[in-house]
Amino acid sequence: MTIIFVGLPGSGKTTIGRQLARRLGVPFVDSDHVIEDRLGCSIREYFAREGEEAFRDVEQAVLDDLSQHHQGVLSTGGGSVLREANRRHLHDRGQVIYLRSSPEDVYRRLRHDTVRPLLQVEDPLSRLRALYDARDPLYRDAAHFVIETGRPSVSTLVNMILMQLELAGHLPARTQTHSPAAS
Ligand SMILES: Nc1ncnc2c1ncn2[C@@H]1O[C@H](COP(=O)(O)OP(=O)(O)O)[C@@H](O)[C@H]1O
Ligand SMILES: O=C(O)C1=C[C@@H](OP(=O)(O)O)[C@@H](O)[C@H](O)C1
Ligand SMILES: [Mg+2]
Repeated sequence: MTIIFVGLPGSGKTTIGRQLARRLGVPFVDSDHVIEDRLGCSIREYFAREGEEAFRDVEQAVLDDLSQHHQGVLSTGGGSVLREANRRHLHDRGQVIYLRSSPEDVYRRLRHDTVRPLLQVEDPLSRLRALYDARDPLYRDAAHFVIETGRPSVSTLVNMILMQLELAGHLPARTQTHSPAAS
């Protein structure tokens, strides 16, 4: 079983993925963390030095590897769906959940962010709107489920996702979910 999160930067992939893995008692991995380990530097530094295409090549190799070998929860970076091969690999190898967030919600969460290279621009909200328009169809193409984020808290969203997966028969019957207080 591999549950994979896709969505805009700031949609909550890393935060929700980690909590869902904890509730399910399964391993969690974030492809951006694996990429940074492999590069030996931050994604921001690598973007600045080598450019976006070089980053996408590393990202594609890491996603190919993790989508085949990781069992548990996999959170991806916001651009994971840009390449057709990535969308196909993610869709065919896991249950893909698109965390849909509006550009405005994401802007509210990330307005003080200094880590995400694509948002280090004069007008990050316009950039997020453009990213949303270009990527929303790609996230939907890769996904099996769409979860609306926005008002609900992270723990509410995790509960909604557990219910969706259970209803769709993607949680083993014996899976014991741990309550947040107990984990
Ligand atoms: N549903 C939510 N409600 C409030 N804050 C959230 C929610 N989801 C994520 N956040 C916050 O938004 C920020 C970005 O979340 P993160 O998990 O890093 O997003 P992503 O990995 O998709 O870029 C974090 O500070 C996180 O705590
Ligand atoms: O949207 C993007 O293209 C990117 C999103 C980032 O991940 P998050 O979505 O976790 O911020 C990271 O992979 C890189 O900065 C590129
Ligand atoms: Mg992330």
